[in-house]
Amino acid sequence: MMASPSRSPGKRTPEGTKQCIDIEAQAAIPSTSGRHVSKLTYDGYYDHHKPQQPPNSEVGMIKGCMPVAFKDLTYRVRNNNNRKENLALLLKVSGYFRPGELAALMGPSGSGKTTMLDVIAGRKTVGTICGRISYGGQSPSRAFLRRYTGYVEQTDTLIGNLTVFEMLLYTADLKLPRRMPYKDKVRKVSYIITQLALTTCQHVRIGSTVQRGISGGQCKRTNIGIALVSDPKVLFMDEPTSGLDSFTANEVMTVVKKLTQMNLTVCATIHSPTPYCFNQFDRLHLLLRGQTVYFGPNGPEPINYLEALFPEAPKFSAHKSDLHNRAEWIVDITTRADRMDKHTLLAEKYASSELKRGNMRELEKFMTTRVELSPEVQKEFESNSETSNSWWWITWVLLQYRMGRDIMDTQFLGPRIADKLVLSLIIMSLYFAVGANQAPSNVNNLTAVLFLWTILPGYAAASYMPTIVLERPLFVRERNDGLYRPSTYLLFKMVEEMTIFFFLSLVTTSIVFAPCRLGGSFLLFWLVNFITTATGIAIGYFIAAISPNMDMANAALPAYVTVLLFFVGLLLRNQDQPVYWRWFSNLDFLRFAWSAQMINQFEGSKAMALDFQSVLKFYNLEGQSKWMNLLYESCFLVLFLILAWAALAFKRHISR
Ligand SMILES: Nc1ncnc2c1ncn2[C@@H]1O[C@H](COP(=O)(O)OP(=O)(O)OP(=O)(O)O)[C@@H](O)[C@H]1O
Repeated sequence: MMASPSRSPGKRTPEGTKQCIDIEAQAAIPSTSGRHVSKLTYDGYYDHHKPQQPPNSEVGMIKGCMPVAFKDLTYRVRNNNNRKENLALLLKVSGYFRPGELAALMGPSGSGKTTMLDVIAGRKTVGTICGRISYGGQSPSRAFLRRYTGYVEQTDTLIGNLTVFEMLLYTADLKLPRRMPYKDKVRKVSYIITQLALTTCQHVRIGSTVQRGISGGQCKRTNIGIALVSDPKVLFMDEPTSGLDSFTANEVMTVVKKLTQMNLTVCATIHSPTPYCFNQFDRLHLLLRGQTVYFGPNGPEPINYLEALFPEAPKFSAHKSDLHNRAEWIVDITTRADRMDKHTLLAEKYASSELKRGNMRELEKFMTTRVELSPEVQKEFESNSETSNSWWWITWVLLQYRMGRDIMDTQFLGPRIADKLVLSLIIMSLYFAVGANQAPSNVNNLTAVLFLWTILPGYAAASYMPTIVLERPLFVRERNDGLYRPSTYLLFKMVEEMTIFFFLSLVTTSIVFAPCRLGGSFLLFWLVNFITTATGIAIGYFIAAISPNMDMANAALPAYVTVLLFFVGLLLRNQDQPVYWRWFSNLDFLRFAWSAQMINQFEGSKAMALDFQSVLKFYNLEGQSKWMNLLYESCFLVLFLILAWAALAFKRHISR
């Protein structure tokens, strides 16, 4: 049976994944809660013997259990090296993850571990998925997967200027229903912090590569905490210990193991675990070139199974006394088999084994029995909403936490404020009282100062691009987690930048307008500057969102703005431009900005000695309205906001 989660079979999803999945209903699984509790001891990090209870059932971390089963999963994707060919990265993979168990996806590098995790977690954005996936007895919607599964990425995606506590509370505010009382969210976050042993660093800033904050292990545990905030039923982790030293890796796995005591279903990909880390896993799914070569309990079983398959290979027992650990031996032996092109043989051996037959009987039970779910969870199965909360609440939360911190951060404010202040001071001193001089020879200076003042926001837009490029992994993760939509993210970014610029522009336009003795309406002078900057920011966001990296964005923006300068009407008057180029000046928002400033400056000058109207006539601006020019310019703001939104929503630089 093939169907897509809450979508028509074979239909292309907005993310571009042509799916033929049946994420299907399945069985009430006997809980294995507490099964491993007494086994756990790890240098006194935690008392594992008594699983800590949630503060109360309302804010508790785990309310139910959610077994996950998958049958004959095949995942095909277009080959990057030969676009005409489709590659099967997973081939008829079957298995299950039980609540209260820690399952490992293991295999040599490139065997398809992350692919399998992504397919089951519903995080694939390209390719075709066939087979059946079942979550607790029902076919989950995307909304369900976002709300009730947690996914801990391999790389940490945190907000450096928030503390650990703030980072978790920020996620809780975005992801948990708005109606949930604030104090309950705080209690939930405090509970998670205790569970993850983050109490000592909860009020420490997370930091960045430039400004050191919490340690790598604490970052990893904060990431796990983020995944836990929404009461996930299932937790997926992609190499949770990669990049950590063995002590920190053990510390992280201790925490992860503890989560299974609360009936959470946990599945992690692992590469080279320490013996301690590997021993924490209850179940092992061994992959080789996208095929299952072993699925069963962890412990002596996989060793015995592989030793029986390769009687000629060095026995694991022979290594007991040296540093060889079980995981290493398993990966060693499967990698060797792979190098000898025995992967198909290994997969066939497993496919015809008694072990597989037993697994399939168990799997069928998972596939056919339905788990009782609360009405709230049930509703999520049917919903297709991308986020848990409304856009205005999400924008408010983003502003509260992120803008609240950004405006206190000199590294954030510096590039936004310093250049504009310095340039306005230079312009003021250079063109001081220029407007008071009515000599015809001064017209050039006046048009020049207005031109300069108009084009600067175009170049200044460069300082707004890095945030989009550098924040991309965070944006992708938070969007995948269902924290916000691209439109809400864009709204937050614009409100944040424009709020800062609102106050800044009042200062900078005041520095220039009065001292330079410019004429016309100050309101229009300021408004044009404000709208031009807003349009520049929207263009910056658009270019940043379509550029794969900062280098591309840095090259594209100045090139585009420079082209716009040619068509403003000062360097080459509009009426003097070649006919075949004239259309372009209608697409140049800086032309309308400069026209508005020119009309504002010269239109009321009839009484003056110099006939300034002739200046407007000279530049083909006679009879035009400054407000209409401002309106035309504003249309470009709307256009570039739509383009920036489309680029954020649809341009995927990180496909998976
Ligand atoms: N579009 C594609 N075209 C060609 N090969 C691809 C494509 N997408 C993924 N692959 C390959 O599929 C394999 C499986 O990738 P995956 O990331 O799942 O492996 P993995 O087992 O998690 O590896 P690692 O342990 O190194 O992270 C890799 O060899 C990868 O290069």
